[in-house]
Amino acid sequence: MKLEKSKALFEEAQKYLVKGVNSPVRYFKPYPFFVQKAKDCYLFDVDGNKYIDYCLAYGPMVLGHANEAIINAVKEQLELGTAYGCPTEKEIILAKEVINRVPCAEMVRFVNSGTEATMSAIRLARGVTGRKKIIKFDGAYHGAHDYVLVKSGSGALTHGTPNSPGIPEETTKNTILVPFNDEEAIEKVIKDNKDEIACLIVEPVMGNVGCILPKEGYLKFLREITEENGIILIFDEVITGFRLAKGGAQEYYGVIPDLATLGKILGGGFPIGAIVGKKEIMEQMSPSGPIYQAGTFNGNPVSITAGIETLKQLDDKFYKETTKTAEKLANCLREVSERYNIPAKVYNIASMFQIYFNDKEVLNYEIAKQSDTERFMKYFWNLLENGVFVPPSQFECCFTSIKHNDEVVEKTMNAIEEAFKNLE
Ligand SMILES: Cc1ncc(COP(=O)(O)O)c(C=O)c1O
Ligand SMILES: N[C@H](C=O)CCC(=O)O
Repeated sequence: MKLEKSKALFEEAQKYLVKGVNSPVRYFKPYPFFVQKAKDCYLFDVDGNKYIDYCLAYGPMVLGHANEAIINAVKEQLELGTAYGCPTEKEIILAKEVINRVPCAEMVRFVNSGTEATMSAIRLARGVTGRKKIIKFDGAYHGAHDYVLVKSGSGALTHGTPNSPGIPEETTKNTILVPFNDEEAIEKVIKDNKDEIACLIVEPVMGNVGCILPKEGYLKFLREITEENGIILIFDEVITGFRLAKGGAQEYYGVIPDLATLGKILGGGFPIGAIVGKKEIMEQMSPSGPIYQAGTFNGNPVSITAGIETLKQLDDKFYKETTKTAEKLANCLREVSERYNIPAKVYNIASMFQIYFNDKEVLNYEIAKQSDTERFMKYFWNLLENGVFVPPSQFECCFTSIKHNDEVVEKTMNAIEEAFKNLE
């Protein structure tokens, strides 16, 4: 395939930007294509190639790229100013929308990214409980801050640095790691650290080590054991929020955490994050309480505007259609991998799906890591050559949007067939 201009831009970019990119997941060998524009479910690169996009900027673009209502609302907002350092009515509108949808949300603090949201939620939990330790799952990714970059998923795992150097062991010695979907491991950790654990943070569906679903009853178990032990339960819904259902994974699974973190979809393609939760906990945050949280761009009017326009469009049809599309593609992957006799496991839920080149059921990070990552990258390139872009890692997740219609799905299924023809 023709990627000459991308290659030249990558060579140029490397002189000024670390490995030519601004987030590690965007780099893949030998070099990534450079994007010129995006519309609906398509990405267009500088070399004139058009791709059906299942990366969707790692999740936010569920309405497709350049959604007209969002663009129009944002244009209007741009004329009115882009940052005030003062409160606005739109923040109330979006907060109310979030509270109406997300079961645990009684109050909201808007921030600028998922990373900031989880960092602040953990600080809040520590401040409220007066305890230091936190529980995190192996392979979970909660952003790029120091408390959680241990046995981390996403780009950290893809690039072979799940434990980042530069983080003092004093910082992470209070981060206790446990395997996902394992009740006994949690019971043991809580017993061994009685009255010392501030919070347990979990991605209800693990979307940064592929797509790992919780076993039936597992999230309910986490709710019960944390409640019994005075541990704050944080659902990191940066991926699952507004995706699994209007109220996210907590609505889908009927398990209500104390706090949740949101991002991605909430900003409609603009930077955002949010911490939401029970009033009595949230009010411990500054300035009503002593636990400090702040940001020049918190509640930025442009992101807030895009968020309001996005949530308006997430109706029942949206959930039905995006789920149906992910299901169709997952079934296609199951059928094709079986027909070509390639060991694989495929998982899907709502608008998320992923194939693992692995013959075992993928229940946790250790099993996910045993997947054939070389074969995954062959599959990735074969798809790309056939006009389909999925995230370039076994340890990311694919997403569907409302713009992936039947015709697009048909084209994707043909590309999958072609990709498997040349996969050993
Ligand atoms: C579950 C989860 N939490 C937190 C983050 C961090 O969000 P951000 O990249 O917006 O900082 C991400 C993604 O990056 C995520 O997938
Ligand atoms: N997997 C990450 C988020 O979900 C990818 C985003 C990034 O790190 O750039």
